[in-house]
Amino acid sequence: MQAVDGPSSFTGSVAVIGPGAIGTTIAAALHEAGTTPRLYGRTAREQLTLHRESQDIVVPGPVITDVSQVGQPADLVFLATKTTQLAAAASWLDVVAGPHTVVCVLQNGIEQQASLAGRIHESRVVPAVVWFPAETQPDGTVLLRGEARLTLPDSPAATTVVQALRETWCGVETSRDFTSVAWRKLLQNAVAGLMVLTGRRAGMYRREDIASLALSYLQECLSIARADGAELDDGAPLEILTRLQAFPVDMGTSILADREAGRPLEWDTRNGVVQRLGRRHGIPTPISDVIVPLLAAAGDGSD
Ligand SMILES: NC(=O)C1=CN([C@@H]2O[C@H](COP(=O)(O)OP(=O)(O)OC[C@H]3O[C@@H](n4cnc5c(N)ncnc54)[C@H](OP(=O)(O)O)[C@@H]3O)[C@@H](O)[C@H]2O)C=CC1
Ligand SMILES: CC(C)(CO)C(=O)C(=O)O
Repeated sequence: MQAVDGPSSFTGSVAVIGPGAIGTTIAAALHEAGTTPRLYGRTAREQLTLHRESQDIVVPGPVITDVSQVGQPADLVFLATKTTQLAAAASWLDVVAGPHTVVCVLQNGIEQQASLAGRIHESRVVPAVVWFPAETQPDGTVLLRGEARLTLPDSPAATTVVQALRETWCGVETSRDFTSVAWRKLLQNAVAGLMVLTGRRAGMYRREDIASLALSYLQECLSIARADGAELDDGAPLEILTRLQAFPVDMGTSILADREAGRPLEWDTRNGVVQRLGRRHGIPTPISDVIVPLLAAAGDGSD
């Protein structure tokens, strides 16, 4: 990984599409450093509020909810809707992203560029691994639980994102082996999906039976990751499990927040992808074959 520092040289316009938990965090980081992004979302708000390290950061809005009110395209767009909301959010991209706009996708998964294919050229799409947890509170404000940090691929378009975030408190690093980094995060997200099936939080990984299941599932995911080109060592599953076990017991995950709120789940981008790629590579995925239909059904409703 390459840490990036030095003076900011970004002076363009920035927009956030999907100012939820992650979008609010990035908007707040940019605003505090002097670049207030335009906000495009589904729920109208006058402002966004982020609680970070016992401080409240207020980002002036409004959150615009009508696509016809978009003016000029932005130079840099952060796309932070859920992957399940991408089809609906695409109408924003059509007007907020011009022919030179860089789109940084702040979404979990490994398919960010593919998901925008035909809409934004892949050379202008910057997938980001989002390492930090952020939770929307009942009043719509957002609590950042951890240090904000992103990893981006080492690409020309990523330079724009790095420059825009350089003077903010959101750490950014680039990686020449982004595939491996993204898969490592996917393993973490895939196993976190088990919380949806129990309705419990990170404390459950301290149970021996859950730890054993989690480790077997992580090993299955690792074999698919490697078939897909990721270079992850044999110790990765245990490292990921050990980190989950060290989390505060009440630490959740965004897919659990969606389950608790009865919203559609990102089961396909976080778990289904392992099963799909397993089929493509001819590798059996017996644990995914149980977990994925259960997650899909959980995301389908409660009746
Ligand atoms: N939260 C976390 O800790 C982490 C999340 N991630 C990933 O980041 C991505 C974003 O997650 P998160 O921030 O938690 O999600 P949220 O649900 O908090 O935010 C999504 C935002 O998009 C808005 N939205 C929904 N539909 C549209 C639309 N059609 N047009 C514009 N905006 C829309 C939502 O509006 P409304 O307010 O109306 O719902 C909401 O403000 C996901 O892929 C997630 O997996 C990655 C790491 C950590
Ligand atoms: C919190 C974190 C970083 C790990 O599960 C995440 O990616 C999520 O909640 O979606």
